[in-house]
Amino acid sequence: MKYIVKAPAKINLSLDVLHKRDDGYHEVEMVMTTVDLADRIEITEVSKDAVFVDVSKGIVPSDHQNLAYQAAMLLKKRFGVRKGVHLYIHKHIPVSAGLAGGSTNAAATLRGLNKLWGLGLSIDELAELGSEIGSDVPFCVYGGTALATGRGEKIEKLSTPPPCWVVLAKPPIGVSTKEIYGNLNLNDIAHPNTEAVIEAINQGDFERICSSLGNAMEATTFSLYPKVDNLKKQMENFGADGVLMSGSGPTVFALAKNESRAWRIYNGLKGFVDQVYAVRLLSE
Ligand SMILES: C[C@@](CO)(OP(=O)(O)O)[C@H](O)COP(=O)(O)OP(=O)(O)OC[C@H]1O[C@@H](n2ccc(N)nc2=O)[C@H](O)[C@@H]1O
Ligand SMILES: Nc1ncnc2c1ncn2[C@@H]1O[C@H](COP(=O)(O)OP(=O)(O)O)[C@@H](O)[C@H]1O
Repeated sequence: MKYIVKAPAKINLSLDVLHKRDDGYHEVEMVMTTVDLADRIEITEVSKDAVFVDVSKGIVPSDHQNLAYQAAMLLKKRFGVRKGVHLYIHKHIPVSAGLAGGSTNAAATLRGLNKLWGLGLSIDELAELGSEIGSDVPFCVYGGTALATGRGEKIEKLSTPPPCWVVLAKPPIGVSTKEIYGNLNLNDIAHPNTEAVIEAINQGDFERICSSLGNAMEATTFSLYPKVDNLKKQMENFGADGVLMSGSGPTVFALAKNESRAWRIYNGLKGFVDQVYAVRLLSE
């Protein structure tokens, strides 16, 4: 038996960091949405009682560090599954990019194996399990558009934003999420207006979504990696309706209502960065 599951990337339309908690994590408030830039995971049953992972891109670990491997092992151990599986990850999402590539692989593996192994777990139960793997995994289990609070694992679904194009550009650097959280200056942080983003989504007001975009991590990533700041300025100059860094970076995304504008931004950026994608928001 073989399953193919789709694992889409996320972007943060708003990302606020409120304070550092006693457990070392930061309390956040984020509006997240999925985009149609996705990895594909081929899940194949094997006779040996073990989990095997292969990835189409060499830079991603294929051992116990792989979040999809961790997801499969979590299900096996928690539910006493004595079956084996091979996961082949076709990687399309840039790595260490602020797009939750690893988290979405873990989420897709949870969803896929729930079906393959007939575990009968609800989406809420899968999200709860996912929070043991990483803060962004629960959102990736649900997909769509949501408000994420706590350390990112508490999810409230939001309505679907108006359709638009998303042009993503990743400069040739990898940014560690831990490094950016660790370097935040919490006494001097530019808090975004998350409430305005949620209201704009509820009203289907694309212009207001664009004017309310905000990410409290931008200043820290920009000061450590000025290239990301330059990239954002370039994208603004190419005529995007709204531009923001996703997560801890370094990917910057531009929103564009119409297709011709999206391709104009895409073509302009292609001269400067290799990894550029023009995709749609995914409504689920
Ligand atoms: C910043 C965000 C925004 O969506 O995304 P990325 O830039 O990674 O895509 C997330 O908060 C990333 O979530 P995720 O990548 O799942 O983080 P985890 O694996 O849980 O944690 C990695 C490390 O980041 C720090 N961390 C993470 C989440 C959080 N709310 N506070 C933290 O301080 C901790 O130091 C932790 O050890
Ligand atoms: N399935 C996976 N896909 C991508 N990265 C993975 C995966 N499993 C583990 N990782 C590791 O997770 C780290 C963060 O990668 P990624 O999830 O792409 O970052 P981000 O959350 O910033 O988008 C990298 O060091 C990578 O090696």
